[in-house]
Amino acid sequence: MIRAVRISKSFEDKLVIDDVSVTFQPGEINQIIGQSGSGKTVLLKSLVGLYEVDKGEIFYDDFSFTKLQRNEKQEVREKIGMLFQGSALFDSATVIENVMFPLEMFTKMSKEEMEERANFCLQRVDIENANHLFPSEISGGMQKRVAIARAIALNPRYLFCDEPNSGLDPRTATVIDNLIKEITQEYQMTTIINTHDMNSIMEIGDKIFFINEGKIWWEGNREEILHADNKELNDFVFSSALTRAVKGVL
Ligand SMILES: Nc1ncnc2c1ncn2[C@@H]1O[C@H](COP(=O)(O)OP(=O)(O)OP(=O)(O)O)[C@@H](O)[C@H]1O
Repeated sequence: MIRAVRISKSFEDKLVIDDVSVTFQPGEINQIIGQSGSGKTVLLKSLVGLYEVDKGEIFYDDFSFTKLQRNEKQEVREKIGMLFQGSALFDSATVIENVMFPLEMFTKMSKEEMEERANFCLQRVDIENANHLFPSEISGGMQKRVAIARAIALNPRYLFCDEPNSGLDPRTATVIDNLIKEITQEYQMTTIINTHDMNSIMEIGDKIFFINEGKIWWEGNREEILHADNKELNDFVFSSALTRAVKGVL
């Protein structure tokens, strides 16, 4: 579980996160949605400690992350898997080297142990016979899977994803979404995803948080989102022809 209690974050005099309290439960898909510039990435980065909040407190399970010393925060970060936009694989490293990278950084495993763990993670995301290829030699969907394999290499308790299926065709995006959901349930991770993708919300969203003007404006599940009585949320959700058409047949 990850819990924020009354956190705020400003850049100079611009208030981006405004007194937000929110709880993300393990084993389910927590999605943060909102317009471009509404503060989703700043919220995610504040939760992992990449930005220090100005006010409020963040808890990981039962301890205060905010009150930890820098080296103690590093220990928590080793339990966090991150999936950044655009995969962020190392172009000059092979598939297996990419997955072994966090193991080299944060464990004392032998080379054989690292290879075994990396192979296990690659098989988990259905990648085989690609260990020695470079990211430029595999498709975008495969790159995402390798990034997921790398994100789970250290067996994380928490998984943060910033637009994990951006740039993918709808079918591949669904495969990636379902993989993240399966892994979340399997390892009972606390998974938080930033997304713009309504299809992803309808496919895997267990708990959805709509952020607007730096506040959690609405929260609910995917059944509720299409019927919510909230103007700003409705303007966001029904901004596309597809979602308006879906609403029309409900
Ligand atoms: N490091 C920073 N310094 C100053 N302002 C920042 C910084 N990071 C973000 N901001 C501002 O905070 C606001 C929210 O940005 P954020 O990146 O969280 O939006 P977002 O909801 O993730 O948008 P998008 O969906 O386009 O990625 C924006 O106005 C942005 O300019």
